[in-house]
Parts: sequence; structure tokens; C-alpha cells
Amino acid sequence: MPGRPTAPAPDDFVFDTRTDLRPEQKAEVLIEALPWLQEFAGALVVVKYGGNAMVDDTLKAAFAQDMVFLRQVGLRPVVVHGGGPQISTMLARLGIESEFRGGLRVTTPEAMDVVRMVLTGQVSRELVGLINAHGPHAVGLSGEDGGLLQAQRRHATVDGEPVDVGLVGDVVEVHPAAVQDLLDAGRIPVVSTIAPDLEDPTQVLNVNADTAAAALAVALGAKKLIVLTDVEGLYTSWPDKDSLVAQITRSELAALLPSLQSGMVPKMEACLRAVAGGVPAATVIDGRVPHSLLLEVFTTRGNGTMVVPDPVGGES
Ligand SMILES: Nc1ncnc2c1ncn2[C@@H]1O[C@H](COP(=O)(O)OP(=O)(O)O)[C@@H](O)[C@H]1O
Ligand SMILES: CC(=O)N[C@@H](CCC(=O)OP(=O)(O)O)C(=O)O
Repeated sequence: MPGRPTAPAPDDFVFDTRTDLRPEQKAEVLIEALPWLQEFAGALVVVKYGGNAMVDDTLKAAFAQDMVFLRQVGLRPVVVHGGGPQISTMLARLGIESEFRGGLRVTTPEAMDVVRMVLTGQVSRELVGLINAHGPHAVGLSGEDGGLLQAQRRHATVDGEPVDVGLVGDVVEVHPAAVQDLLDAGRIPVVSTIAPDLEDPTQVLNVNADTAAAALAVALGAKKLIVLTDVEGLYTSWPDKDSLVAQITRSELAALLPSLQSGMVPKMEACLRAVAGGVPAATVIDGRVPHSLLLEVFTTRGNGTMVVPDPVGGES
């Protein structure tokens, strides 16, 4: 049990200097969570943690706390992590050239070895360790484990044209039994997005983590896909700060998609894919704000950009 401070004198109740909240305001915050705790009781949520949101140790530790919090209050979180900047750092250290086209890394066989090593051997290990500082909850696995993911080579699209990006795959099959087993055992699965090539199972492919998170969310019948990144949400007219959108429908996003740039392309494609595949909502939130995930799930206002299905009777 966490220790409680000694009982304060009555005057000390006026203000809590740690939060600047009065006791009644603190109670209000807690009670605001009640309908959301009820709404999400037992719900499976897929949380994609982008490499750009792994800014510092404090933020990473806060993310781990949030995962344990979700599990503790009865949700079933599945973490899908990225690690783009971490891969780029390692490639640079090894003197291997690396570039992105249409938001996807051009992946040579040499780079693929590094992608696999960094995602499964570095980023996954660190997140599993941080979550398990709270108890033996997290288990790391990659798309190769238990036949979880199967991918097929894909192109990137640049200015409407297909561009070869090497050993990059798109998820074409998900066999979620391994993740389901872990959830049933009360664990928090932490998934690295490497997947065997369907056409050549001896070859592994580099799968963008947003894409993999969406495919997993659909296959697992998730109630929500939450994507943590390093921006407040989707800007319809990037970088115009006034163009941040709180909510966007599937058709509105499909129309906007061709105008998006860089990392936002696979991210918003992923949200679209999740919602089109039956996930009721996919949200992009700012992972640089500590505990933004708790605010998203347990407060009425939420934050970031939420992609929702078209209204009934609208376009599909
Ligand atoms: N329309 C847009 N709205 C928001 N961010 C955008 C947009 N277009 C480009 N970006 C850029 O995309 C970045 C997020 O993608 P990315 O760097 O791949 O993140 P992650 O590592 O979390 O997957 C943002 O930091 C921002 O610089
Ligand atoms: C094909 C492709 O681009 N794969 C990504 C995989 C990691 C990832 O997606 O990481 P973030 O979520 O941090 O961007 C890459 O090599 O960077």
C-alpha cells in the first residue's frame, strides 16, 4: 500500500499545493471518471506508443503507469510500440543511410536487421521493464511470435505515384491467439511490429507501427485505438495551429488523406482502417503531455483528434 501522509490540520485542507486543487475539486475529477470507468469496464483498447512520444524517462515512466492504471481498473490494454527515431539513431551510429518516402522507411536488408534489433531488443525491452516495475504484467512479443502477424510487401505513395521502399510490409493477416492468451492471463501484451513475409516466411518485413496497431485493433475487436504521438492531433491544414480538429468522420478523413504529409499519412490511414474495420473510435493524442492517455479515456472532454464512423445513413 502506498504510504499516506499524516492527517493534515483542518486549515491544510484548503489547498493541495501539489495540484492546486481543493478537496472538492479532486473529488470532482475522480467522479467525472465514473461513467467512463463504467463505459470501458472490460474493454480491450489498443494503444500505439510512437517513438516520437518517448521523449524522456519521466514520460516513458508515466506511460507505463497509465498502462498499469488501465489494467487495474478493468480495461485490457494492448501496447503496440513504434521506435522510428530510435531506429534512425542506431542506423546513423552504424553508418547506414536511411530515408523515409511517403512516411515509410526505405528498408534495405541491412537496415531490416537494425529495425528488428532496435524494436524487439531495445524499445520493447525498455517498455516491458517500465511496466513491470509495477508488477509482472507486461510480456513483449513481435509479429513473428505465435504467428501473430503476416505481411505482404507494399509500396509507398509519393505524389500519387507508387514508390519502392524495400523490405516494408503491410499486415494482411492477424492471428491474435497469442495476444488473447496473454490478455486472458491478465497480462499486458507489448507488440513490436516486425512481421514475416506471407510469400517468403524466412523473410521479415518492417511494418509501420500505426498500420500494425490498426490491424491488431480490428482483429481483436478493440473498443478503441489510441495513438500517442508528438503533436496535439490532426491539423487539417498543417502547420496552421488553428486547424486542429477534435473529431472527424471516416469519409471526411478519407477526403483529407491525399493532402496529408509525412508521418501523418500512415497514422491517419491507420485510424481510417481501424474505424472502417469496425473499431468504434480511433484517437490521435499528444503523448508529450504526461498522462494524456488517462485524460483521453477517463474525462468527458478527452483530447486530440477522434476519428469516428460516418453517421448512420451517411457515406460508408
Ligand atoms: N496534418 C498534420 N497534422 C499533424 N501533424 C502533422 C501533419 N502533417 C505532418 N505532421 C507531422 O507528423 C508528425 C507525427 O508523425 P511521426 O513523426 O511519424 O510520429 P510517430 O513517431 O508518433 O509515429 C508530427 O510531429 C508533425 O510534425
Ligand atoms: C516501414 C516503417 O516506416 N517502419 C517504421 C517502424 C517503426 C515505427 O513505425 O515507429 P514510429 O511509430 O515511432 O514512427 C520505421 O522503420 O521507422
